[in-house]
Amino acid sequence: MPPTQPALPDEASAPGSSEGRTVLDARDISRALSRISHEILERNKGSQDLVLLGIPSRGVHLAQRVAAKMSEVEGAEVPVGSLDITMYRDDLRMRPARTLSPTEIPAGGIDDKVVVLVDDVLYSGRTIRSALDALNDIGRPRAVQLAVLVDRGHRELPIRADFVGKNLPTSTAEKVAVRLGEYDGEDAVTIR
Ligand SMILES: O=P(O)(O)OC[C@H]1O[C@H](OP(=O)(O)OP(=O)(O)O)[C@H](O)[C@@H]1O
Ligand SMILES: O=c1cc[nH]c(=O)[nH]1
Repeated sequence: MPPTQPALPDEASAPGSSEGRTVLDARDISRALSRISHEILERNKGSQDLVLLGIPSRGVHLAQRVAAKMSEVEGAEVPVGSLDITMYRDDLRMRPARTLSPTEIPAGGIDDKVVVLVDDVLYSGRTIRSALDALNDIGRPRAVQLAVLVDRGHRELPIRADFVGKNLPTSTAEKVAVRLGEYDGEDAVTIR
């Protein structure tokens, strides 16, 4: 792991605000999701047997956007659902009170499918570890891949993303916030 460092000056595309500096705006996010969609299709030679599962909350909206872009390219619907990882977290004992989100697995399930997990930020990797445990209770995919809008580094587990919208060098003191129109009223990635 390289030494931590603050985001590079040219990462900032807007002045700071109470939400922090904007590092991706709506068009950047759209372009990154388009690229990820194409990369997923290229890696998997099309959309057959693909299932996209977003991790609530924002990962679900990102998965829906990626699925829509893939459907435009392929001319076929790509199944998309959501995977709640709450009860699989490794810090449940420390913070037992949690709000659950729905897990919705598309018709056809995940057995023998290629499941692409979709999340907004990849940081320690603990959310994705939880997601792998959650999947294990649902079925046995042929393969599991990971797409994230932002990889900010600082992994604590041997987990990496297959598809990354933006690698964002950060210090551990910083916080990356992804905002999406469906959930937050606007699209932006900020760092503060
Ligand atoms: O790699 P990790 O260290 O697990 O961090 C990444 C996770 O952190 C955030 O979720 P958070 O638990 O903050 O909840 P949120 O989705 O409601 O923001 C983010 O949405 C990722 O799911
Ligand atoms: O900076 C961070 C770290 C974890 N999860 C986030 O959404 N942002």
